[in-house]
Parts: sequence; C-alpha cells; structure tokens
Amino acid sequence: MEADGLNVFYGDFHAVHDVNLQFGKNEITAMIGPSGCGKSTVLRCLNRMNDLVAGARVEGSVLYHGQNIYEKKVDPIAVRTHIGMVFQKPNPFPKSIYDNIAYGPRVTGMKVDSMDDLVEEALRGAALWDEVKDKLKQSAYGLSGGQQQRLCIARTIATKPDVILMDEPCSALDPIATSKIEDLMMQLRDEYTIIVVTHNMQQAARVSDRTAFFTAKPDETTGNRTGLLVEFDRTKQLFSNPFDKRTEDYISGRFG
Ligand SMILES: Nc1ncnc2c1ncn2[C@@H]1O[C@H](COP(=O)(O)OP(=O)(O)OP(=O)(O)O)[C@@H](O)[C@H]1O
Repeated sequence: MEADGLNVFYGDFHAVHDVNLQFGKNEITAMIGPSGCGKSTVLRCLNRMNDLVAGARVEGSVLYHGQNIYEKKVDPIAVRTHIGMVFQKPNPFPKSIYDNIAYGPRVTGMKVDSMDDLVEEALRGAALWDEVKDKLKQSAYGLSGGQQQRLCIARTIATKPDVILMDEPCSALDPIATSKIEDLMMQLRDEYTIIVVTHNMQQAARVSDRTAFFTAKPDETTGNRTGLLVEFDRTKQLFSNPFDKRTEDYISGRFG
C-alpha cells in the first residue's frame, strides 16, 4: 500500500502537503510528530475516512494492491472493510460483546459458515477470548477500557481486512492495558499490515518496523501550519541516526 503525492485541504486550509509513503506488508509503520502536523489526517486518507469529514478534500492517490482507492468506481465502504480502523477512544457499539463482533460481517453481507466460530476467532485474534468467553451476551460497556479497545480490534479483524489503521490506540489506556495492546499489535503483524499514529515515541520505537516523522510548517504570510513528511525510514535507523535535523530535535525532546 502506498500514498502518492497526498495533499489534504479542509476548506481553504492546506492541512497536509505532498506526502509520499510506502507501507510494508506485514510491517508496523508508526507515524509520529508534533500536534497538528497532520498524522491523523494522513491516516484517515488511507481508508477514505476523510470522505466523512465535511469540507475535507484529498488530492493525490492511495494505492492499495496497485489500485487507487480514490478512483470514482471504487466503493469507499468496501475500502473500509479491507482497510479497517481502530480509534483513539475505545468505541464499542451499545450492543453485546458477541453482536459487536458479528455486526460488521452481518452488514457487509460476508459469507459466514458459523458466526459463533467467526466471533471466537476474532476475539482470540485480539487476545480477548479467555476474558470474555463466558459473557458474550453481556454489554460491551461492562468491559474495562483496555478490554474495550481489544474488542474494537476484534471487531475490525472480524471483517478480515488486511490493513489495520490505528489512531493513537493506547492514549486513553493505562500502562498495563497499553502494554497488552502493544503485544497484540506485534502478534497481529504476522497477518496484517498495521499503520499506527502515536504521540508516544517509546511506543513507536518498541513496536514499529518503520517510522514516518511529520512536522508542521507555518506559511510565511498566513501563519497557517501545513503538515509535511520530514523523514521516513526503518525505525532503528530513524531513532538512532536520523537524517534530518528536525527529526533529531524532535526525538531528542528539543522540539514539540
Ligand atoms: N475536521 C477538520 N476540519 C478542519 N480542520 C481540521 C480538521 N481535522 C483536522 N484539522 C486541522 O488539520 C491539521 C492537522 O490535524 P491532524 O488532527 O491531522 O493532526 P495530528 O498531527 O494528528 O494532531 P494531533 O497529534 O494533535 O492529533 C490541524 O491544523 C487541524 O486543526
């Protein structure tokens, strides 16, 4: 999957300038950078989630298996079943644990031999099965925040995507729940391509294979800050020997 010449506007505001990124299959790519540099905006372009944001306009292309997902003939809902998203705040549906998982396969008309098996497989895949197998009919709201986030990951993988986008998936969680999600991400990498926005540089360094560092450049006349990609490299390389001074300043805490 890759982003080519991605520019994003909110009305007249140029939020992201000319981003080019290639995402490795079965790798975790982290997107880091100071607040407002456009990380979430870029992430939302990768499964056409920005289509749902009033006033947002995307230029450039996102190639998924060689196909530009922004071509007219492409159905954005189909895109989102292949490229799923997990949000910052766990957002289970007001339904049972079971129905949270079954919902996606049902509404997308997925052919399923046994829904029970699919629910179990998704919950096992999200390392949640043992904790919930005896209360599948209970409300998802009864779970802890960390469990709810793993439920949201299970809900995402139930529709069998091959890319999972994660927008600061641990920022609402305590360190123990965070560590569980990080372990889970590393397990999921065997089967999925993961792209994660994080504010937590240690998290990017711990879990990701590659890191993209973004910053925001103020326009000299308007003062508007447009996000741009500064550096994209193997995570070890970017954190140990960054190419760009702006990356070095950010990762060493001198900026942002
Ligand atoms: N729906 C929107 N309407 C208008 N402007 C927006 C919208 N969403 C984001 N922006 C603006 O686009 C720019 C990039 O925002 P974005 O949320 O992508 O950055 P970010 O790097 O993810 O920030 P943070 O780390 O604080 O979440 C910011 O200036 C933001 O105010």
